[in-house]
Parts: sequence; C-alpha cells; structure tokens
Amino acid sequence: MSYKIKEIFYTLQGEGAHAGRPAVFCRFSLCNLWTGRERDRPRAICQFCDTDFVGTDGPGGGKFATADDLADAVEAAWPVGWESNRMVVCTGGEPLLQLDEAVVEALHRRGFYVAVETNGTRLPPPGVDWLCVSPKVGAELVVKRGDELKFVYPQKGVDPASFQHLDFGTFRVQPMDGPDAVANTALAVEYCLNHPTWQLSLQTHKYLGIA
Ligand SMILES: C[S@@+](CC[C@H](N)C(=O)[O-])C[C@H]1O[C@@H](n2cnc3c(N)ncnc32)[C@H](O)[C@@H]1O
Ligand SMILES: Nc1nc2[nH]cc(C(=O)O)c2c(=O)[nH]1
Ligand code: SF4
Ligand SMILES: [Mg+2]
Repeated sequence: MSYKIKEIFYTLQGEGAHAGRPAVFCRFSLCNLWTGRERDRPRAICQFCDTDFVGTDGPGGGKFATADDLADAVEAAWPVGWESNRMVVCTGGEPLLQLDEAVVEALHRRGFYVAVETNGTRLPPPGVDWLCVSPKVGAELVVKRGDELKFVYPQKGVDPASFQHLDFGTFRVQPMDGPDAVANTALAVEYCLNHPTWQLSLQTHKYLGIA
C-alpha cells in the first residue's frame, strides 16, 4: 500500500482556532463522501466541497511508499533552518482514509505538531495533536470528541446546537463558500451572536488570496 497525496504545500492555516499559523498542508487524495468528479457532485453526500483532491498530480503530490517517505516530503516543505513550531495539517479529501499511526509517528520524529481536518466519519489513529472535525449532514458522525468542531453553515435542516453536547474544546461555524457565500457569512455571524458558545471561522486564505 502507498499513501496517495494530491499536494503538499506551505502556507498559513486559514481556518479555525489555528488561523494565521504557518503550516505544511498535506492533502490526501480520495474522499468517502464525494468522488471529486464534478459530474458526481449532485449525487454526493457532501455537495459543497471547495477542494480538488482527485489524483496525485498537485505540487508536491505523488504516491509515497512508506510513512517515512511521506514525512520526508512534508519536512522538505518546511523552511530550511527552522526547527521549532513545525506544524502539518493533514487534510484532503478525507485524510483518515489513509493517515495511520506510522505516519503520525514519522511526523512526530521530525518535530511536527500534527493537525487533522476530518469529516468525522472515521476514527483517527493515536497521537494526533489537533483534531478538527467538520460534520456533514447525511454522513454518520463517529468521531464524537476532539479539539475543534467546525460546522460549515448553513446545512439543510441541522442546527449546529445539535453538536453542542459533544466533547470538543471549541465550537465554530464556518460560512459555506459558493454562490451564497455573502448571505451565508451574514447567517454565520448572526448564529454566533445568538449562540455565544459558538465562534466564527472564516476561510482567511481566500480573503488573502493565498493557497
Ligand atoms: C476540503 S475539507 C477536507 C477535510 C475533510 N474531508 C473535511 O471535510 O473536514 C477541509 C475543510 O473545508 C471545509 N469546507 C469544504 N467545502 C467548504 C465550503 N464550500 N465552504 C466552507 N468550508 C468548506 C470542510 O468542512 C473542512 O472543514
Ligand atoms: N490556507 C489554507 N488553510 C486551510 N485550512 C483548511 C484547509 C483545507 O483545505 O483543509 C485549508 C486550505 O486549503 N488552505
Ligand atoms: S468530506 Fe471534506 S473532502 Fe470530502 S467532499 Fe466533503 S468537504 Fe470535500
Ligand atoms: Mg481548503
């Protein structure tokens, strides 16, 4: 088995509690809620995805035979000479279809704080340092604890408050990007003002025009 990676790139974490922090993004190919093909989007469980995660052809992408090979590629994207504050965000696609304990350990050996962005339908391997779960309406949520719950808002028929009882350190709503992004942002602001246990997560990289 090899790890299929769409792209590896260095940027600022744009979203959530770590927004603004430099990080290497490791985008895993494949998702269990959408094939990634536009013609399949209307039939997908998750129809609002803003990401191309198909294949292994992005910058720094490829098939990595071992956990150490993948961790070496992540390390190579971190600026030379900076040993501290290393952070990697494992995302996708759905990273938990492929991310295993061997990769987490290989990243730790290279000094990385390992963050994961997941749809919450697969349990994470041990050792993940920051788990951000973004539940999708129509997909069973199996991950009921973590560091951050980030709900893309609005999603039909589901009040974010229905997740409030779960064991997460922080709860955020993130406006759904797409044709209704402006209206969705206003709705998300209103939601936070009316439910003060919720914070706003903006996709700041999109405002900044960075990756
Ligand atoms: C592309 S997903 C990859 C990780 C994982 N599959 C997931 O859904 O959490 C990364 C983050 O982007 C969010 N996202 C995807 N499409 C979005 C959109 N149209 N507007 C706002 N956030 C979006 C997801 O909910 C998730 O928090
Ligand atoms: N800058 C930046 N921050 C991000 N946070 C989560 C992202 C993702 O696609 O998972 C993402 C992304 O694609 N770019
Ligand atoms: S679960 Fe994540 S990667 Fe998969 S289609 Fe939805 S937003 Fe995109
Ligand atoms: Mg993204």
